[in-house]
Amino acid sequence: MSSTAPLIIRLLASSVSVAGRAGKIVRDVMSRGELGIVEKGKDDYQTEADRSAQRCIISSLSSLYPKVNIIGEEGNPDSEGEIPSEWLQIEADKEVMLLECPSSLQGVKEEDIVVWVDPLDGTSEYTQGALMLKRDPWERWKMYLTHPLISIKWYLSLRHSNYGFLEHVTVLIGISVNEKPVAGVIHQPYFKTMVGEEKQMGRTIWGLQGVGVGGYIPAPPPDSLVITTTRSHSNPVVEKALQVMNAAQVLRVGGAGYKVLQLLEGKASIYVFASPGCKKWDTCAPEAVLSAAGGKLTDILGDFYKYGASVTHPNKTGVLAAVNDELHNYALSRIPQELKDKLSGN
Ligand SMILES: Nc1ncnc2c1ncn2[C@@H]1O[C@H](COP(=O)(O)O)[C@@H](O)[C@H]1OP(=O)(O)O
Ligand SMILES: [Mg+2]
Ligand SMILES: [Mg+2]
Ligand SMILES: [Mg+2]
Repeated sequence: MSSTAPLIIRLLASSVSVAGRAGKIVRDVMSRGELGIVEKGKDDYQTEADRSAQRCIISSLSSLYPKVNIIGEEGNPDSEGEIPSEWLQIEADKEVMLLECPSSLQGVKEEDIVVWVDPLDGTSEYTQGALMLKRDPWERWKMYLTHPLISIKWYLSLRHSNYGFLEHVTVLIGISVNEKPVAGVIHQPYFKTMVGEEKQMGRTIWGLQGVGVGGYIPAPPPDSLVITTTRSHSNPVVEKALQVMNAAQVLRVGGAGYKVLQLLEGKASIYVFASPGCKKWDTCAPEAVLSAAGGKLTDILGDFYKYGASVTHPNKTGVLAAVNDELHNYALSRIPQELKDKLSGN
């Protein structure tokens, strides 16, 4: 790796590369079929893929950037000993290495940076996707019986002919400087593309403040108002915030990363989630990529979250994101004061 490139460029290039490696781990755990689901709290689960992908990302990045503060969703993997050597990713993405660093980020030092890692965003969708991949009905039933996330009603309506919700799964690495997300990576392990005759799995989207975005084809927002929101963490307040938007369509999908991808690709124009469920690792990378593409991500009061090392992790006042300022202002103006008060605890 060229040591002459500015730190932010090197760190982003390493993050692009390690996110792809983590995505392979996510697919490998699924192929083996032993998800090792652990319940962390209400509606809050962790699998072997979340744990292993995080160890791969944090070990790799901290071996290259020892003074950068890296915070991951799944706690501190150092306590779990050495990682397999093939998980250590030290190569940086060659194309990202060629980017020109904006002057405002040229002098950034390791000590100024906090990296927020969500090794697997959309864990609900990942575990439900696992069930869909089981083609043998007896195997599927056995897995269902040990599956804490799925109701019998949902199970009976299951269609197992495609990847289902697995496309909603992303690996998120967000880079913040002085509390602000300045660069980010959204890797989608189950995105399929055909390269000639061959199927290729996974794609990596990146964004850098003052430079732009890469890894996907940007598209303008839809003509009518399409909102994207949660499919697995709804409640009456979340629903109220959707009703007031007057949308032509509401898409219910998993993961903060995937919802921001829908904004970037012109499938939706606003992302609304009036609930405290998301945390800093869910929004740091998506905010960085979205703002590099001209969009905006805040809480539902319209305030930016801060991403310094000492902030509290929950995004208590929800998420409101849009493809541009105009749509963000519109969405903000529709949220009733009563709902804002409820989330902010007034
Ligand atoms: N109540 C919650 N408990 C735990 N995580 C949540 C909750 N609500 C949202 N999240 C996190 O935010 C992401 C986006 O939420 P949603 O899909 O409901 O819109 C989820 O995939 C999950 O991240 P993760 O899957 O990494 O644990
Ligand atoms: Mg989680
Ligand atoms: Mg998440
Ligand atoms: Mg996660």
